[in-house]
Amino acid sequence: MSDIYSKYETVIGLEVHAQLLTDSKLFCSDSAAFGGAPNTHISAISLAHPGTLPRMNRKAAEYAIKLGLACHCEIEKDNYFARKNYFYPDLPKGYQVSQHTAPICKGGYVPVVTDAGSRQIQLNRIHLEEDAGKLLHDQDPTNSYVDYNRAGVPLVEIVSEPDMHTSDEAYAYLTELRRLVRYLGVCDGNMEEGSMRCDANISVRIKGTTTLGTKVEVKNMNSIRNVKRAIDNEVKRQIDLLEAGGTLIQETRSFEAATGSSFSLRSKEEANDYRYFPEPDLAPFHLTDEFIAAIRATLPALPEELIQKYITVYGLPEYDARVICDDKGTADYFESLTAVTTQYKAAANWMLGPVKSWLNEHSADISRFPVTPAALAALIHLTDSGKISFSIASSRILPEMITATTEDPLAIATRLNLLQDTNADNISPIIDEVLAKYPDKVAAFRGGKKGLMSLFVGEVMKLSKGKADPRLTNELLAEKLKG
Ligand SMILES: Nc1ncnc2c1ncn2[C@@H]1O[C@H](COP(=O)(O)OP(=O)(O)OP(=O)(O)O)[C@@H](O)[C@H]1O
Ligand SMILES: [Mg+2]
Ligand SMILES: [Mg+2]
Repeated sequence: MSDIYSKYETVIGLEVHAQLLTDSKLFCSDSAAFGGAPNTHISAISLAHPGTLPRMNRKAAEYAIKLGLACHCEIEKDNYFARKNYFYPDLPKGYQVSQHTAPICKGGYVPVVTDAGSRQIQLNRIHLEEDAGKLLHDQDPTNSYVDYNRAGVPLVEIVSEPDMHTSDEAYAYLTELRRLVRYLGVCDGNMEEGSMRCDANISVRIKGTTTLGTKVEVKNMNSIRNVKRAIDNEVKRQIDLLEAGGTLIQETRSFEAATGSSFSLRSKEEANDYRYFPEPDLAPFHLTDEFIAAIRATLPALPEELIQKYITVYGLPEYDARVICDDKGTADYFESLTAVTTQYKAAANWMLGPVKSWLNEHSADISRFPVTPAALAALIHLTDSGKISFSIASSRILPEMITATTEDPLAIATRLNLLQDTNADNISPIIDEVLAKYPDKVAAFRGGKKGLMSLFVGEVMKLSKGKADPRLTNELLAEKLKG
């Protein structure tokens, strides 16, 4: 980066909208499911026809609290909703029911890990609100259509403090947030389908100064990678403009994935005055300590806690622990696996090696892996006892277990005649054959090149088709090479 860019510090605050995985909408029993034929998940309440009354979805509040507790927020006990008034055709009511001054979760943080180290990104709040409908502009050359299925689907808006300073941090923050909502089961975290959406607020300031610069809000990124691209592009645009003597205006811009750049949607002067006021049709709701404690009791182990456990209690390398905890399914599988084997490192090797390869090959997630944790543990024990080698276990036995899921690994190894040979009378002639094949290497070994041992072992393995017991092979080889 040339000097002009390194003079500046980037400041980023993210607003993330996450659709909650409730069956019904936030204020009525219409289905909250994604998709469906247009305007089939609607009723007079979704559309706010006169005389209808909204009713609060308790599950949505539970989910918001779950996320808040996982993010170390303070939970607001006295909650009420507010109307955010604006006119747009995707909004059937002419207002959005949201929480304005009293968000259900306050403060808190999300842990992130980047190449620069570990940090806690501070949150401002998490509040509940309802989603708007969807405008469809691509169905007809002259008309736009509106689908209200999404109108009223519960959302949480997770608002960070302006606490991130690189696009890498923003990337790590979104990745962690997505992992958290998936661990908690409160949102599917799918940015491509729009069930998790992110607006990025970006400003720059001269390094060492503390006042915030003018912020620009960038919208319409449909992946975490595109949020990072949008930030990189916007930071450059702002610095270039300032360096050319220009002045930034507070505005909202739209990101274009095809070019990686953005265009202005509206400036602050055109910003809406939302005329917030308390929603008169919904009673304020009070949360008791018992209710919050009961939700806390349902929290699963969170990824960072599991990672720490795997490193400190199981002695795994951090890399292994992180890969295993990338998604909850894999972590759950590993939890079940380590409940039946204490061979933690071997278990991790199996997860990162053969299991992951199978999942990649089949573009599947772990829920489709046909071998149960108990069966995999049996295979690990069989390998550990020296009855079969890891290479035989992964290349021959595991595929059998995948297709014939009920046969136990020892039975498969016996049936296929793959049990490791621990009989010196069988291994000895193979060793003699190998040593006879490499007289020069034998001489070199005896002359001090001890590293050649692995070559001899490898050759014995090859000739025995992987069945020679490695410990015995090493012993016999050492004996014969003494000369
Ligand atoms: N100068 C700044 N530079 C970067 N980010 C900022 C700056 N000032 C505020 N932010 C961030 O902008 C975001 C503002 O979000 P918030 O939801 O509070 O307001 P909003 O965008 O006006 O509301 P909404 O879009 O929901 O109607 C926060 O994430 C905050 O941290
Ligand atoms: Mg906002
Ligand atoms: Mg905003």
